[in-house]
Amino acid sequence: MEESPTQVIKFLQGKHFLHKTVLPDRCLDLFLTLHNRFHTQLLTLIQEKEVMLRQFDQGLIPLKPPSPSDKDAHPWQCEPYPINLQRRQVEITAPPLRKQVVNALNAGADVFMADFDDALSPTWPNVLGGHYNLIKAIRRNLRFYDTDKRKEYAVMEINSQIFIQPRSLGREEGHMLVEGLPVSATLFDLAVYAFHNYVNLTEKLGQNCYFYIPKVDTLEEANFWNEMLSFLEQQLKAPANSFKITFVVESVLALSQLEEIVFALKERLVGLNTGRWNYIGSVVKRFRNFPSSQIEARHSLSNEASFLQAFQSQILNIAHKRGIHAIGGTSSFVPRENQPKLTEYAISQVISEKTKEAELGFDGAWVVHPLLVQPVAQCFAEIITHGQHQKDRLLDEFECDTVDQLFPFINFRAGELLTDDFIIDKEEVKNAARVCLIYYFHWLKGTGAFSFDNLMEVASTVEICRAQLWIWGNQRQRMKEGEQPPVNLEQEVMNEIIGKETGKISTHDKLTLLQAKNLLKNLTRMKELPESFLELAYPILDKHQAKL
Ligand SMILES: CC(=O)SCCNC(=O)CCNC(=O)[C@H](O)C(C)(C)COP(=O)(O)OP(=O)(O)OC[C@H]1O[C@@H](n2cnc3c(N)ncnc32)[C@H](O)[C@@H]1OP(=O)(O)O
Ligand SMILES: O=CC(=O)O
Repeated sequence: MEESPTQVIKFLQGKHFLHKTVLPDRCLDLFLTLHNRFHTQLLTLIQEKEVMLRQFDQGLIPLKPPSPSDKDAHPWQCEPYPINLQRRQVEITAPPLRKQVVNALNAGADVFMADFDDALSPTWPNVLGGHYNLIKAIRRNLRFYDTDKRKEYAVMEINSQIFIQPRSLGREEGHMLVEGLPVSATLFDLAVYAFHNYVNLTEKLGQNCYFYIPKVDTLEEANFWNEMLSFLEQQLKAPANSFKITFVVESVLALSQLEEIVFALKERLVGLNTGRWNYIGSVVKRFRNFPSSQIEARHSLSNEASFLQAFQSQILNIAHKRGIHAIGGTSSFVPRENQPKLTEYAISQVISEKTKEAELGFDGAWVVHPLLVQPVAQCFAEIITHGQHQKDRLLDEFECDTVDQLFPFINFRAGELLTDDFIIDKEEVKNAARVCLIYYFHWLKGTGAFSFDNLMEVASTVEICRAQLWIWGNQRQRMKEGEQPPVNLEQEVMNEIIGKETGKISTHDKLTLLQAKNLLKNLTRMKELPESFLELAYPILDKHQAKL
């Protein structure tokens, strides 16, 4: 007799009250089918990628700019795609929390993207709750009353196209175990979302399962996503290639293979997105072995930096050449309800950035707050006066034929940075430490996106700070404070800064603050830079409630 999923699958925290709705047996059956088909292949893929990243970091794999392959002898385009995805001028993103889902769907954006990857702290209630909120919202019966706000929240109509960003390959869902081991978070998100929503999306909303694909480094990973989605379509008896994807370009390596990746995904690809924050993080991580990191600290880095301009233009050109949308990235300036001055400032910053993107030729952009939807819609409407996009535009003047043009701060031939007199300002080190500490504190308490100093903080923005702190500390970066002579940023000095910044955070929850401090200290003093903060952070997130 076959084992039922309830016999094979164990839950670390026992049965949550949302299990019945979110994880009925038929959904777990679908998950197990995917798990059995892909889990081992996924583990191998991740191991191979780790080896490849190590080799790249040792300078054993040469980097190249994205270049059309010989397939271009027969010019090709991505498949035409649904009419309802032609207009994507404003896309609002939010973690799939109850209030955000309602507000995002009611914000008037062309697309709502629910982000399970960078914006959600993956506690078990958050993950189950996130799927539950989407199930209810897509059925147009997500409603509740907020007693503090004295406000009724309800999704009545859906005029936005719905995407989710599942968790990236390599992430585990540690609350659900098969044969005693954590399952893949990607497979979990794909199976649960498609199982519950495919029929309603297609039959009631005229949409389909649409996914944003995050943090892919290699062509092999892109192919793997394609295989998983094809298999899922077969299981649900959905037409082949009807599950559409937008690929977030956010890694140095993916950028260099972007033509090949787009070709591999061409039957289901409907856009490329500029994952600028993760891309900066990837640049910081991948070039860390150069003598010092000359890339400016995250808080001083502007979108005008030439390597970011080159990044944007590559995405725009490749997308448009292949007939798909180019979607601009996220400005992290965030309005504050009830703070008109800050809001005015944030909106003006976002408008200035999005106007430049629209003028360059982008077809739309992400926004991170409902108050940004109308201003950004206007930026694009002023430029795109005919039709819904501007896919016919290319940027001839921004062709990059060499890696020096993509990464102008590195002298690839000599294997060094162009200058080595970069001295980090102590204020930047303090800023980076403060952002990490506050983020880890909130994340450990279950919040994965928040506004701090008028900026949105999510995993991707904070990862830049974390990686830069590691580099500065481990390469004994010279640090200056005012007019004093520079000192080497030794680990002891780093720890002292982390300690002082922790002391400035006022909270009654001393235990979580201590956890956040220790997490940052451990992350910055590891001999090898961890690829993601999750390597140390996820094992300590809400696992103490185990009741197997
Ligand atoms: C680089 C990247 O990875 S970007 C992609 C992932 N990032 C995200 O998804 C982050 C999206 N943004 C957010 O989560 C939020 O804007 C935050 C956390 C940064 C700030 O939110 P808040 O502190 O609640 O802002 P504020 O107090 O101004 O919110 C006002 C109202 O707007 C709502 N709101 C704010 N941002 C969003 C959003 N993105 N989607 C839906 N509703 C939102 C709030 O829920 C609040 O609703 P209410 O008035 O009904 O209570
Ligand atoms: O995921 C988006 C980014 O900017 O990073």
